[in-house]
Amino acid sequence: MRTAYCVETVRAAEAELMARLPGGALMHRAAAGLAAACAGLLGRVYGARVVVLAGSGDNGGDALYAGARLARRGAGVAAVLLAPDRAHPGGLADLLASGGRVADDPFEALAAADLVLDGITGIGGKGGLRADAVPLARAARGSNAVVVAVDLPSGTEADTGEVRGEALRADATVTFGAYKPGLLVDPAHDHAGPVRLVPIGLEEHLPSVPDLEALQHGDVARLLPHPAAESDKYRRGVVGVVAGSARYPGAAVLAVAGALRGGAGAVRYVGPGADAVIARFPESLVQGGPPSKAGRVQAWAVGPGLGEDAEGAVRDVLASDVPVLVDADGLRLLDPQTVRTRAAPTLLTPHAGEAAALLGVSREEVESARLASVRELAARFGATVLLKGSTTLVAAPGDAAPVRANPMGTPWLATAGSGDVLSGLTGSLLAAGLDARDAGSVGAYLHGLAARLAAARGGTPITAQEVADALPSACRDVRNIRDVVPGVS
Ligand SMILES: NC(=O)C1=CN([C@@H]2O[C@H](COP(=O)(O)OP(=O)(O)OC[C@H]3O[C@@H](n4cnc5c(N)ncnc54)[C@H](OP(=O)(O)O)[C@@H]3O)[C@@H](O)[C@H]2O)[C@@H](O)CC1
Ligand SMILES: Nc1ncnc2c1ncn2[C@@H]1O[C@H](COP(=O)(O)OP(=O)(O)O)[C@@H](O)[C@H]1O
Ligand SMILES: [K+]
Repeated sequence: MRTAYCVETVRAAEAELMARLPGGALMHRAAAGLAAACAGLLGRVYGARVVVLAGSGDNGGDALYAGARLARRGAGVAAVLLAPDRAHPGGLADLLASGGRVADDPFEALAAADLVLDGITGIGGKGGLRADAVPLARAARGSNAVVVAVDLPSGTEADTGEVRGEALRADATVTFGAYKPGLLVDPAHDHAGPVRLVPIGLEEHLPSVPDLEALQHGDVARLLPHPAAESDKYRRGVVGVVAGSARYPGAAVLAVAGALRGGAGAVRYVGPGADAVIARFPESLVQGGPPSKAGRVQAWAVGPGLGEDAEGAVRDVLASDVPVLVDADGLRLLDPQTVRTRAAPTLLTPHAGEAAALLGVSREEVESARLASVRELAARFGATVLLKGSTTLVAAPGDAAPVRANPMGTPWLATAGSGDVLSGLTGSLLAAGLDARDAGSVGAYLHGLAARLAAARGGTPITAQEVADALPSACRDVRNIRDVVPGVS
């Protein structure tokens, strides 16, 4: 599990650790890791041209000390000081003593740089970049240099991933002691590039429950349902899918395609798309009539492509005593009070536009503040919420469990119908017994991985159906299974 901690928590852990260490020890650890990462990116340090953008806080200090280390290895290092009279004194002195200098012309230095260290602001930054920092950040981005953000890209909000104004766009980020939530959540995540974590000894002073977390392959492999020796299709769980309409029959097929790959023992489709479903997937069970008369299921997925006239079906499903996933049209048709008072778990899966409608705000507000939006929705509906989009987030109601950020997305998923596949898949995981937060985050992970695999295979834009078809490869990938039958030699 990748874990991330808010600034307040990081600062508390830092204070505990600093009390036991000589002054400056943490900054030296951070700078050593940063310089090593830069050396790796440069390949050859000797003769490289490095520019350090240094604000007046400790973030600038880290960057200046790292610049000094690179200067001692033969790099030509020039510092651009945003507040010359308040630059970190120790860091600046070390840089100058190591052969570095203060740039005469910042823009000339940036234009010729091989590598730029962004030490303008770290966890102490507030709001987007200030006016004096903006042209420097733009010049860094406009050069051919590799731009490395120190701790986080300057101008991004460490705790939320929001960017209020302008922020630096980095090619890579080197962060210290712990990931900050913003590094895993767009739009900040998108500004960070690949993130490397440098341990500085903070780990044992951090609480066991993080503020945000992200699954990794091993976590997904552990959470994925696996049939036991005594399993039968009912014990593995039956997922009911209520999707599609005369107008959108494809949504039924795509939701069932996802559901067949989620680990439930059987998929029961209920709705007007039965003929299309059975033609494509003869292994599914299909039924007309209302969901309440369709026979026992262990979870429902309701909503994709339902159209306008399916309020009764949504009400019927929400009246059941099993976990329910509500997506797409189902989100428009649901009664909020019914969701709030359900005894069984509910998982809502809106995209930003649907989330905006549920919250009564604009889509832009949701997209710029994803973390706050998903938490607010979970609190208002007393339900688990999976907010789809560039960073998919899953929040359970209450504060006990950290929000999960999906690290496995790809913009290739922005294709019609891919959300229907996710609904079916995640509903199936619910039916197989995963709790709503696990089902949502495992579903999003496999869905994103399947899309990446499909896109890599084809090298062309992918379709929702190809995402569904790649789900078995995604499951094999997380379980690290090669094409060998266990027990057969
Ligand atoms: N905690 C840890 O465990 C460790 C922390 N370490 C490091 O310390 C960093 C935190 O340092 P920090 O607290 O000194 O704050 P920092 O990020 O340098 O920002 C403050 C400066 O930014 C300025 N400024 C503010 N907003 C701005 C804006 N929008 N646009 C432009 N400027 C803006 C603000 O200006 P002022 O308001 O004072 O005028 C002030 O000068 C942390 O990220 C990590 O790198 C490591 O060394 C080791 C372990
Ligand atoms: N820019 C993006 N980057 C990554 N994933 C995206 C992006 N845009 C959309 N997605 C993903 O694509 C899927 C689209 O689902 P949805 O919005 O319900 O579309 P549809 O209704 O067409 O199926 C979701 O899994 C969402 O997270
Ligand atoms: K920075």
